[in-house]
Amino acid sequence: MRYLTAGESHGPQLTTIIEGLPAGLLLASEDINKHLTRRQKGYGRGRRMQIETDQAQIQSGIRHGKTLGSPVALVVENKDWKHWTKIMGAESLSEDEAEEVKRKVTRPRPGHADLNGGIKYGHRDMRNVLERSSARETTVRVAAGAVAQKLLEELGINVSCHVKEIGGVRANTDDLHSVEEIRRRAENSEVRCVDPEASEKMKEAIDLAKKKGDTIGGVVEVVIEGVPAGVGSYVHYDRKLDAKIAAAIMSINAFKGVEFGMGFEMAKRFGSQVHDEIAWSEESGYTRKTNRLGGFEGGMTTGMPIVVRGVMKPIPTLYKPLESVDIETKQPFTASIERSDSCAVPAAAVVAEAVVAWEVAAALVEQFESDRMDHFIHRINDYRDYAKGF
Ligand SMILES: Cc1cc2nc3c(=O)[nH]c(=O)nc-3n(C[C@H](O)[C@H](O)[C@H](O)COP(=O)(O)O)c2cc1C
Ligand SMILES: C=C(O[C@@H]1CC(C(=O)O)=C[C@@H](OP(=O)(O)O)[C@H]1O)C(=O)O
Repeated sequence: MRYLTAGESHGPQLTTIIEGLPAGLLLASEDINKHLTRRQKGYGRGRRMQIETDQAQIQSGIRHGKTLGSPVALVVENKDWKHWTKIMGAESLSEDEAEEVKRKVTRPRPGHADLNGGIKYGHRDMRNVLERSSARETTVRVAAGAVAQKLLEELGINVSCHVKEIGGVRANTDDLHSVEEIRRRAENSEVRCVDPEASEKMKEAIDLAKKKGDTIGGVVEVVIEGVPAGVGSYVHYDRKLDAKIAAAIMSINAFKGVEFGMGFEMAKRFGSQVHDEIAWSEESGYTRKTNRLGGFEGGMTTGMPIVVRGVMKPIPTLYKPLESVDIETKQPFTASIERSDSCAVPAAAVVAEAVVAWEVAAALVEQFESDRMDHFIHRINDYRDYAKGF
């Protein structure tokens, strides 16, 4: 299974094409739109989110509510496009017209793709870089992830996300017991945090950063329950599922680190305090007494919940601007700002959920390959029985 995305931040629309989905998966627009709405929420976002109401239009691959086995194309309109039709138009302009309408960017923003992308592609108008490097693209990644989540649901696999930390405020998650509970509690918080006390403190931290003309980042966690043991592989570097998930998290704009289970804390512990002891019972088959490794050994799932976290750096566009250089004059300047998020960690958690769900669904489709959803479900259930008695 694979997907591509296309679209600029202020262009007419974003598109994703998903290929390799089994036929017969029940899929309605609402299954996708509910996740698009979740991504738009979150304390700390800027004015752009008040303009957009993200909704997926199903363009192909689905008929009467079921996938056909052919490519699924999904489109999300940019409502902001109407303010940018001339600036972002595809037709060529005369030089005079171009000067007038292009909103040329010659001042690269520190922390963005502007300067490196300009150098790489030879774009002296760095709008040609920022339009595609913008996290607006994560809208359709969430759409693709929503389709993956629908497939996982059919297999009894549940995915959730929550915000673990914002601006140094950490959530207490000691009393979390299930994906269901994470979902319920995180959805009730404006910062997608399961700890109500920490939620309030996170909001205060966002307010303070905003007041100072600054931004803050944080840590998000994705938890997936119900994946059988042995998904992924140890035989080759590019078949390790934990590595694919890590790459997917790192591919989200502004993400700078990934950890599984106990994560970087492992560096401080003895092996006896890190590895998870193995147990077996008639009812559950093989389990682990703890889940400190976060559901992976040897690039394969252990059957325990997958627990992965990613760290998001503070948003680079600051109202208290940083210094940069104008590429035309080579003179220093401090950037001027129109609008930006001050914290997008709650939104990014939904993106992380989507990209991890995608990797798990793609690994299952690869391993239990079938063109039909009913056969696919049978194969996985047979495998579950086999693994239990192994
Ligand atoms: C959901 C989301 C919203 C974002 N919103 C903004 C924003 O409003 N302003 C901004 O400067 N960066 C924003 N970013 C971060 C930039 O897109 C990102 O830092 C930039 O593309 C450079 O990529 P890198 O940080 O991965 O190196 C956002 C990221 C995410 C995931
Ligand atoms: C549009 C989204 O996020 C955008 C991501 C983004 C960036 O630089 O990454 C910059 C801002 O865009 P704009 O300059 O148009 O306000 C955010 O609003 C979105 O999440 O849907």
